[in-house]
Amino acid sequence: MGRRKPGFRKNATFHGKANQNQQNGQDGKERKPYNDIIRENEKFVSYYNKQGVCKSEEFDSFIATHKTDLPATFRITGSKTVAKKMLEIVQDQLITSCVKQMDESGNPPNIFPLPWYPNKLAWQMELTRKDIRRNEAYYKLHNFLISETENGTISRQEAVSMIPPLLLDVQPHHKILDMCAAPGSKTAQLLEMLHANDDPIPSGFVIANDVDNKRCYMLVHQAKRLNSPCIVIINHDSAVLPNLYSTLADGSTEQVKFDRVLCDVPCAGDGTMRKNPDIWMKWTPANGLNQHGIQTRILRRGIELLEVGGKIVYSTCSINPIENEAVIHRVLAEFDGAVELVDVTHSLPGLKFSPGMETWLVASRNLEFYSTFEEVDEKWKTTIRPQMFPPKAEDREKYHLNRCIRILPHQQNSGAFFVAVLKKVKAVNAKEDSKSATNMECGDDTQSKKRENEDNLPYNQRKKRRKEIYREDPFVFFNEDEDVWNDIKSFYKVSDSFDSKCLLTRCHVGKKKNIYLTSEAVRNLVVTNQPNIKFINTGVKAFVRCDNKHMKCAFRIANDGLDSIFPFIGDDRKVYIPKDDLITLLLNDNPQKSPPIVTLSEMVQKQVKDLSLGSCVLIYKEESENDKTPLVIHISGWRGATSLRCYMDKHSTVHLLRLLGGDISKYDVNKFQKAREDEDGQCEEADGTEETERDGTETEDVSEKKEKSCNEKLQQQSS
Ligand SMILES: C[S@@+](CC[C@H](N)C(=O)[O-])C[C@H]1O[C@@H](n2cnc3c(N)ncnc32)[C@H](O)[C@@H]1O
Repeated sequence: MGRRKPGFRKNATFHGKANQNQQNGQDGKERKPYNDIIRENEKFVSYYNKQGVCKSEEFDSFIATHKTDLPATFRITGSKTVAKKMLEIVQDQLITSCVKQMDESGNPPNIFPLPWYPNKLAWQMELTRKDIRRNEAYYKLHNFLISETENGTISRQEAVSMIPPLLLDVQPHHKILDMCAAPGSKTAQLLEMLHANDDPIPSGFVIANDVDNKRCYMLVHQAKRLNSPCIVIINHDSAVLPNLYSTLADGSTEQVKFDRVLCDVPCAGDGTMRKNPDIWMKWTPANGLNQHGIQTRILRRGIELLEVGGKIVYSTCSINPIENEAVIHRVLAEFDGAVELVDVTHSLPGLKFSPGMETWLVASRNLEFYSTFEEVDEKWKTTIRPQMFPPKAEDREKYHLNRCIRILPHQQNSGAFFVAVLKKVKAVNAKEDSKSATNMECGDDTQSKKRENEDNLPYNQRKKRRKEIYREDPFVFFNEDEDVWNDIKSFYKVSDSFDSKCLLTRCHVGKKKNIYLTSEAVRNLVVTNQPNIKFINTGVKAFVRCDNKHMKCAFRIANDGLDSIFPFIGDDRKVYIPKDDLITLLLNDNPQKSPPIVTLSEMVQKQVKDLSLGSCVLIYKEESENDKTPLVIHISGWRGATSLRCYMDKHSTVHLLRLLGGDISKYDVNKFQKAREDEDGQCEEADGTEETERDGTETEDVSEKKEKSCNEKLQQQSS
């Protein structure tokens, strides 16, 4: 029986629940149900008509598509071999079962790979999220999307939002900064690219930042699904992001400059109206004007933090040139040849888009259009700034603004999006550095202002203020002689090449609960910058306290960090397991009745015969055909006195059973049928997402609890 979500009325139907969520926003204010929103806004239509965002003969189609709901899309993630296997499952099982389902009711939906996404790893459906959620015919598809998303093997990401990371050309050794990262779908993509070579601990890292503390915990949740020791989550206003330093071998420090920066800035979001129809009701030209200042400051800071030769991607989900080309033009002019627009118009074959605009108008809130600042009415001069105007005709060639990419909804049935790639070709001088970190301009930048005011406070008050808003558990890395390490090292025969100083806990005193692993580069960053940077989270869970009196070590291996530590674990605690046995273990969901060893294959019995009680690693290796890289799965297992079992949360269990071709029917619940069968019509969620390990020994840090509660809210919003 699944958990009932808070606020879920006993007799509510699924439909009722959705309406309730939409009517009451996070702020508790009443919201219009999306169905009741009239998708009209005269100002919007005349503004973009006048701006000439597309050819005049396309304009009606642009507006008409923009008024419809967005089709659902997803991306297959994970290591190369798992992604390949998942692709087979999507092609061979998911599509067939879904299409078959619809054949019965007469209308099979089209499901197809996005032509511009490499290796068919991104898919679009002729269905909206709501269609999938509310239609019984799609319950299997919905269950698939929910459990594989939770497991981290697919990402339900909007198609256009997949573009910026693709254009960043990330390599596993890159130092990457994601300046405005929450909720983190692009961060996840960057991390996957960092791990593209299936290297257990790549040398590069991703720093994911967001100004909103609560949204940082959405990032924690995202990161957790990807199990990377190379991610750091921080909480700053990126327009004034402090410099970060790393410590060199001689003990000196140097400033970290990034190879890649993603600058996916806050924006008016009128490109997302298909997904967020409430924007129709509140759109005015002022929304874009208000964002221009903070967008420029964030991009400027990103360029400063970029290594010479490095690339920065600037993106928005806005159609407005004031938030797009105007920002790009402004920084190109300011940096005076130190950054250039990269021509990426041929980078994603199959993607339909319009080139960046080279000229535009600036409009006041009441739709008075101006082509130069000199024409602007005095009363608008605080919101309309000279830098918002396009380059003069004679300068256009210099900036190549047509190298930017604008995606409009009617071009390939997507959301609208803007993306530009900049390369830093020269160092920028220190004067510009300090200017941008302190310069305040017009615009809706309350966070920057708050932060600046804070920085002007006397030191003691500033410290007190920071303490009030920043309450994270400390990041305590292991010393050379960490008390618990000897036991762990000798129990798991950990190789001497493993650097235990990359392990950390989140408490200074008391019993260590969870032990996390970071890469060396991440450790260096956290240790060097801990006094100045608001670190929210880092590290992947490697060991968990289990205090079982029969085990000679107080910590068992956690699944999350297993792939990272696997190469360092000695052979003694590794058990190779054939497919049928693994399926038997996965199908057992009662830790009190784990499969007896005598019922497993002889191969397994032999291996565990002399294995002492406790945590072990189960290894499944697919028999490989035609030189294909075989699928290899590592699972945290437990050798009991007479039984063997694996630690696995529900979604990962379903995922693995799917990969192995096992029977998932007991998890593939038809929530509609279940609701009907329920005597009082009460419908409990069948797809509970809580990650409890099956023996109940899981322990949580405070930060994990925060993440969980934030994630529940996130799920309620997006469900
Ligand atoms: C467009 S969303 C980012 C979406 C994200 N990149 C993704 O793909 O999931 C913009 C984010 O910027 C954050 N933000 C707004 N102002 C910021 C600032 N000054 N510094 C850092 N983050 C900021 C918001 O909290 C929001 O999470």
